[in-house]
Amino acid sequence: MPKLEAFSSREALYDATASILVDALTNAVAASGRAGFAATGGTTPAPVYDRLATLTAPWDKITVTLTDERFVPPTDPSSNEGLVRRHLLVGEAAKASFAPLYFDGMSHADSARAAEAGVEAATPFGAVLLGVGPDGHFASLFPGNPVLAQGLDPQSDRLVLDVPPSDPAPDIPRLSLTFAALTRTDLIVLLVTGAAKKALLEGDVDPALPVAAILKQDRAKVRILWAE
Ligand SMILES: O=C1O[C@H](COP(=O)(O)O)[C@@H](O)[C@H](O)[C@H]1O
Repeated sequence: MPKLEAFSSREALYDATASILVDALTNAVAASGRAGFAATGGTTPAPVYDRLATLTAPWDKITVTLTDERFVPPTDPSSNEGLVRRHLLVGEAAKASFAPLYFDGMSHADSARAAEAGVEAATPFGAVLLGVGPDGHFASLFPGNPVLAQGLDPQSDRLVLDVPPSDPAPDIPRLSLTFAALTRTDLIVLLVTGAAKKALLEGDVDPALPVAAILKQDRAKVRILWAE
């Protein structure tokens, strides 16, 4: 199991995360001529994206996509695409390509299917940035959800799933990269803050939590970066 790396402040955590990501993406471009970056959504990563956007990187050779998305247009305040467009794809980083998960005018299922080509083209990812929910979900793979088993199947040929609402979460339809897609990388960074998430990820992690699949796999190195 990866050890949690603790930072003395959130500012230090955000600085270190941006630096680790830009190094991984730059090295991937040097090795392969291009790199994909799967970016998480939620409430935690915006300050990391603000920092990343100011760092020197071969942005024109990088394709950014999302670990998951609400099935809403980018203008919706809860859209992860909107978050990434406002905080990461600005300045020099606006030269990066973007592969969306949400497609306007398509059904939920068709949007997931349509997203697969862009995600496929962005793999293998130079880096994947994941968050973790208090219920142990990562991306939009939630405990008790009807598509959880399919999403966690290491042999799945699906890269993107349409995730239905379930009780207690998510409350609206989502789109999520699968475990099979998210582990097409050498580096997964888990960005976490607060005591509750620390407790979730330290020691004997409950194997029933979706995030346990990420912690126990051996396809990609995992770094857990944390601050209070
Ligand atoms: O719903 C989501 O939640 C997780 C965790 O987000 P946070 O708000 O606790 O930082 C996130 O990783 C995921 O991308 C997002 O859609």
